[in-house]
Amino acid sequence: MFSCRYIRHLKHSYLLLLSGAIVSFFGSMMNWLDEITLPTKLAFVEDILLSIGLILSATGLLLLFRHQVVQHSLLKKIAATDPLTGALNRRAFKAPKEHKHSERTVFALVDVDHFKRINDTFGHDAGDFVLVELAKLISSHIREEDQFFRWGGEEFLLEFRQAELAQASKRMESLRQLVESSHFNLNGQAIKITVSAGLAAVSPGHGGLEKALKAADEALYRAKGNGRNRIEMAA
Ligand SMILES: Nc1nc2c(ncn2[C@@H]2O[C@H](COP(=O)(O)OP(=O)(O)OP(=O)(O)O)[C@@H](O)[C@H]2O)c(=O)[nH]1
Repeated sequence: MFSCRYIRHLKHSYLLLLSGAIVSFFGSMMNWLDEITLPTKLAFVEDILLSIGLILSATGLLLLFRHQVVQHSLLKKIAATDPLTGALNRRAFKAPKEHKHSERTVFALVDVDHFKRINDTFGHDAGDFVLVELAKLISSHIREEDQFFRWGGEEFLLEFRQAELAQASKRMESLRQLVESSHFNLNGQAIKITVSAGLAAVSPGHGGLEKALKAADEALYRAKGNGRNRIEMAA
């Protein structure tokens, strides 16, 4: 629907540009004829035609420019979004200017437990459905300033901003309990899942971000090893 509207608007701007050029052309022709023949009493028509041509062309150019801006921001949004869940993707996390990670940030790597079993039991489409529903559930229960990314496969990254490790772990624990107590209804069938999470705070200094991500990954590994459906914090 958006693309139809976009193409229609694009057509309008090219039409305006074309008609502006045609009207200006006739205005210039009349001007030129005036100069090689005797001046007519229609000199004001030339001026009107030239002015209309200019207005049409300028409007066409403005519309064209506006459409380029809209298209650019749409492409940027598509590039930063995971197509399945609609969550931000890894590219968005890495985008240097648009995504600023402050030093009071805690990362939580969240992974669905035994997700392979969901696929094997209910089918791959059901697995996709669960990922979509889980992304909706988590993103609707985080603060506006926090960020939620699909990190890959059945793994997500939560970024708790302006938070200490203790606060973030409380929030993550609530989310874990929320997932545990929810069920996703697919064609009358209730699918239940649990998640494990590993948390780490970004510490000041060079490489803080990478270190925190690695520590969160190690903590997640421990959460899996310690029985799943639990959260662990970086040592
Ligand atoms: N439906 C679906 N499955 C996916 C997607 N991405 C990854 N998977 C599946 O997720 C499963 C991950 O399996 P494993 O890495 O063994 O992990 P797991 O079964 O969740 O087990 P643990 O993480 O150890 O609790 C694999 O079967 C992948 O095929 C996806 O986008 N959709």
